[in-house]
Amino acid sequence: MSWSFLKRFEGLVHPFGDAGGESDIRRVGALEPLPREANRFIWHFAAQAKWPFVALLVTGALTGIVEAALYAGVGWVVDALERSSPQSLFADHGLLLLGLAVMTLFARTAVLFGATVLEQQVLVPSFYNRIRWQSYRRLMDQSYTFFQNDFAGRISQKVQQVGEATGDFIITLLQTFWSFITFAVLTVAILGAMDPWMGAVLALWTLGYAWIVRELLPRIRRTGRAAADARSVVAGRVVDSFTNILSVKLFDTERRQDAFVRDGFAHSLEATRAMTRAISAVRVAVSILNGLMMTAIGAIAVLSWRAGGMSAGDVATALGLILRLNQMSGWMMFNINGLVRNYGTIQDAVATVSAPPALTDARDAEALPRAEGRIEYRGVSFHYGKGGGIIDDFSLLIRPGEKVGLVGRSGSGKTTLVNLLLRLYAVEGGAILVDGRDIATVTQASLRAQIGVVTQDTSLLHRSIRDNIAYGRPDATEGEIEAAARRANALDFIAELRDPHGRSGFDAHVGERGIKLSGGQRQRIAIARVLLKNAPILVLDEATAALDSEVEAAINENLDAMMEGKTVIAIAHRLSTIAHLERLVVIDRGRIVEDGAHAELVRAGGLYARLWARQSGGFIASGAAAE
Ligand SMILES: Nc1ncnc2c1ncn2[C@@H]1O[C@H](COP(=O)(O)OP(=O)(O)OP(=O)(O)O)[C@@H](O)[C@H]1O
Repeated sequence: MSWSFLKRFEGLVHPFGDAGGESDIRRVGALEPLPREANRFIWHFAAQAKWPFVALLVTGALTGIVEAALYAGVGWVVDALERSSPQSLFADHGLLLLGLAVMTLFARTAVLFGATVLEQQVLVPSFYNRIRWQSYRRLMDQSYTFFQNDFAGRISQKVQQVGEATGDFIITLLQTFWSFITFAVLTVAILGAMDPWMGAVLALWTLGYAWIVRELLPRIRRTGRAAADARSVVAGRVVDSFTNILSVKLFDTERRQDAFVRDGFAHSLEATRAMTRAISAVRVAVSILNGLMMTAIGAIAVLSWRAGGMSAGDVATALGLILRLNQMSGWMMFNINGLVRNYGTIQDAVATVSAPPALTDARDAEALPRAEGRIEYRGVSFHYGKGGGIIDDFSLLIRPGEKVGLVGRSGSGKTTLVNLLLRLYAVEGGAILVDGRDIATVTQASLRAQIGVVTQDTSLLHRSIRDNIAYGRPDATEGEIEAAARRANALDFIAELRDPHGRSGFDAHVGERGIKLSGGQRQRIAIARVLLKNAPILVLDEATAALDSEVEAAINENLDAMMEGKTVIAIAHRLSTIAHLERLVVIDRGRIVEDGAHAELVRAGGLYARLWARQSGGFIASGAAAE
């Protein structure tokens, strides 16, 4: 029998919740943050698959009813057997027996089938995927700072956890929990009708059960939440060790790193143990409670039979129901454990997944049209959220088409200034204007579309060379991609690339963060990418630092061509690479200390002249490098 017909049910819940496709994702922009409170977070997603969940509620109730009916059926059969002779059984009770057979065979199977398909086909893969995808999408709206302040591994773990925890929570609640409640209510009703004392025992049992849920379960929730958090800390540390493996190896810090990770594992272990202790306490309490309940009901049933109040069939029904109740209630505690643990995981994850992005587009932000390239820093202050320092009241005007070199000691704030222009951080005072428009009033995407950036350490995505070059312009043709690679002097080495899966040339994958390429090769890919993007403003932050002089000389011509007609901000410690630019702005502690052309600054004998002298071997010459 082919089970492929089950596929029909798989598309009932959309696994992403958006139309998808690159253009759609780009157009949507930043999304509303997800609810920060666990209940509202759960509801937010439950509402996205309302009908399957309503159906689950129905199958959950039917499961409970069928369960109870089966035990009632046992009683009817016992009574029928007792009251009939073998010869007259079918004549007397044939219809009843047939009805029970039909119920057992068809109704029960149909309900079970419906519940299973709802859970396994309609909900689990699609719904979980949808939560994870939507959480990931929200996280991608977070600022650069957000990712600098956290571990990538920890965040990714939250995305995985929150999908599973939310899905499991809702399904357990609507299916397992709900069918148990239906069953328990029917049990109380059936037994209460047989003998009020049995009803009273079950009422007491319910109170005891409620007490355990109220008193003992919160401990599982608290400890469960701490355990989930400790687990994601471990994941963060483990991923951090793996991604920084080179530093770890080079500095022989393996032991220390081990200790750091081990400490994370130990902490997680402690947190998990606290949770498992709470679980044991609950299990023992339930076991004692159920023991008391079963003994009492059993005794009442036997005594009542002796007194003629109950038939043998009633006793069979009562014993069957309470045995099942015992079994189910243990299973239920297990599920409530899961339920509260999942709830704790959701509470823990929403703090990350639903955090509102710190840096968002203004509500009425417009797209910045293709820029002329006029850049103005107007009294900009920025201290990375600290009290002061880094950049204070910084003003600089760069005219369209001007090529400016930023010079300054390490840590003087050069990269910070260009990151502010890119709005990776929001200024804390003053404003930055592009073409006279405050960059805080335009969309981040349209701003960044106007700026091509090459940095010293470009990390590439683990995709093909082609995808990496076309990243800034997905609609580029094969010819354009190749031309950009040629101009970046990258064609030769690309032709020789081959990855472990046998893909070569432009199809070769580059390893995580481009780790399988040399620094210079990565930089050439980054240059090709920016050439292809062809943005009117260029930021070159140590753009050729990783290249040897030969390659640098070979692509300099192309770089000059690339700069043609564009506004350029170039940063380089090797002053010879930027000395020829028409304007050099010298920065010290976030302030401009000199501003002029190379020859002028060398003549002035200030900070630039000193830096230049040191690099050119003590010989203060004007113009030598400016050719
Ligand atoms: N994410 C951050 N959080 C807090 N402080 C930071 C952060 N990034 C940089 N800084 C601080 O800001 C100052 C300026 O750093 P920046 O990277 O802008 O300097 P730079 O001039 O580009 O240096 P280099 O030439 O070494 O690249 C430094 O003192 C640095 O410690």
